[in-house]
Parts: sequence; structure tokens; C-alpha cells
Amino acid sequence: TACSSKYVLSQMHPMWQGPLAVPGGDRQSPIDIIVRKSVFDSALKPLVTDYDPETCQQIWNNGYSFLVEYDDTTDKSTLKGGPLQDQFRLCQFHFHWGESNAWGSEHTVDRRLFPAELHLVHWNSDKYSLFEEAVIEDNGLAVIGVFLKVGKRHEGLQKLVDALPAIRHKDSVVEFNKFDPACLLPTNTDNYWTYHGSLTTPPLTEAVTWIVMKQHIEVSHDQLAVFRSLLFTSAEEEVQKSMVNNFRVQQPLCGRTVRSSFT
Ligand SMILES: NS(=O)(=O)c1ccc(NC(=S)OCCc2ccsc2)cc1
Ligand SMILES: [Zn+2]
Repeated sequence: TACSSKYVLSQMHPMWQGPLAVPGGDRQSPIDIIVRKSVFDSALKPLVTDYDPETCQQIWNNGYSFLVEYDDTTDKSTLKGGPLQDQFRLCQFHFHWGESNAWGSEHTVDRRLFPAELHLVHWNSDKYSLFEEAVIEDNGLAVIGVFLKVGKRHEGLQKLVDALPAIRHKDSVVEFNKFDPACLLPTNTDNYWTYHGSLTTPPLTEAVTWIVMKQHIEVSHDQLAVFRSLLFTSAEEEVQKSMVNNFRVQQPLCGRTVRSSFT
């Protein structure tokens, strides 16, 4: 199986150029979370997020997703608690979505797909001094995953949606300030699944403590449609490609246990 090989089978992915061999390859992400196989762990604490909207700096299209980047040179926007022993700094958040509302998320719950998934990316500032250092270490990163469902309009998301037309093309950047990412978290952040995995795009390093929220957030159909108006391609390229289906295929669990903070 893909778990036994020293290198996970080469990852051909429409978005990436050429095969990708990942060293080790037995704790890759995303995965299907099989609820009945998850193990309740009473030692798991509530998540503690403390985000400062003043640290919000820019929003840009990196040709794979769009990222909202935060100043992570100080401990102003942090995550701790949950399954984590250390304090982590928020560096960016981004989304993955489909071309239709029928699919788009990276993780699934009992095979259930969601139209999109939010990732809030943090690195371990107790142990490392830069994201780039933490990205190659076992306990280097913590990513909060939040599922999106289509329903009522998300008022907090609208400010972000309104900025997207300005970054339609790959490598476009605009200043983006005073956005509080806490507004994108579900009302209940006490119920989550957690497991050890990887980044879901290159460099695919196995440095991530994943924290996947049980409760989803709702966004409107029109808000999601604006995500799909983004382009993978830069302004110079002749053929423009819509930024859709920017999710990775699911990876083998390889005997890992998914723990739950709730029964
Ligand atoms: N999707 S993910 O949260 O696992 C994740 C997080 C950070 C990174 N970091 C880097 S260096 O990725 C650069 C490209 C990228 C792709 C989506 S967000 C950033 C990659 C994937
Ligand atoms: Zn992601």
C-alpha cells in the first residue's frame, strides 16, 4: 500500500507540475474522518485563539488559493490549548473549494464532502523562530480546518469577498487590514477532531497537527461563486483557468488514530 513504500506514490496532481515524492509518506493529509473510529480523548482541552485584527497585512493569489497573511513577527495572533502543548502564531488563512457546491473540501467526515474548507495556518513559536523552520518539524505547524456549507450569507466573510476581484490573477496582491479571522470560526470550537498529518500542497511536509472543527460555518452561494471567479493563471498567460477544485485527493490513514474532543 501507499503506506508501506518509503516514498508515497508519486503525487500527480492537476495543479502541480510533475510527480511529487514525499519522504516517509505515512502521515499525509487530507483524510476521511471516520467518526465511529475516532477515539474520544478527555485530556483534549478547549482551543484558545487570541487573534489581533491589527496584524492583518495583505491578501494575495498564489496561483493555488488566495491567502490572507498576518504579521507573525510577534506573538499578537496566537493559538494554544486543544491538543497543543506549545503556543502557535497565526501566519495565514486560505480556502479550498470546488467548481460546484457538491464538492471542494479536502477533509471529509464519513465520506461527506463540503463545498469548501477554510485552513487557518499557525507555526510553533515556542520552539521555532520562523514559519520556514517550523514547516519541516514534527510539531512545527497547527492548522485549524473549518468546513463551509452553502446557506445564509456570512457577514464577516463579505469584506474578504469584496477584495477578491482585485486579486483575480496569480501573484496579485492587495493591502488588507483589520480583518478578524475569529469571525470565520464556528460558534462552538470545543468540538473537534485532531490527528497528525501534513500540508496538503507542496512542500507536503508532515509537520501538521490538524484540528478539524465538527461545526461548519455557512456562506451564501453568491459568496462562494466569487471564490470561483479567481484564476490560477497570471495576467500574461493566454489561456485563463478558473481557480476551482484546488483540493488534494485523500490520503491513506496508515494506522493513524483520529482523536475527538467530544463524545
Ligand atoms: N493546505 S494547508 O493548510 O495544508 C497548507 C498550509 C501552508 C502551506 N504553506 C506553504 S509554504 O504553501 C505555499 C502554497 C500554498 C498553498 C495553499 S496555501 C499556501 C501549504 C499548505
Ligand atoms: Zn489548505
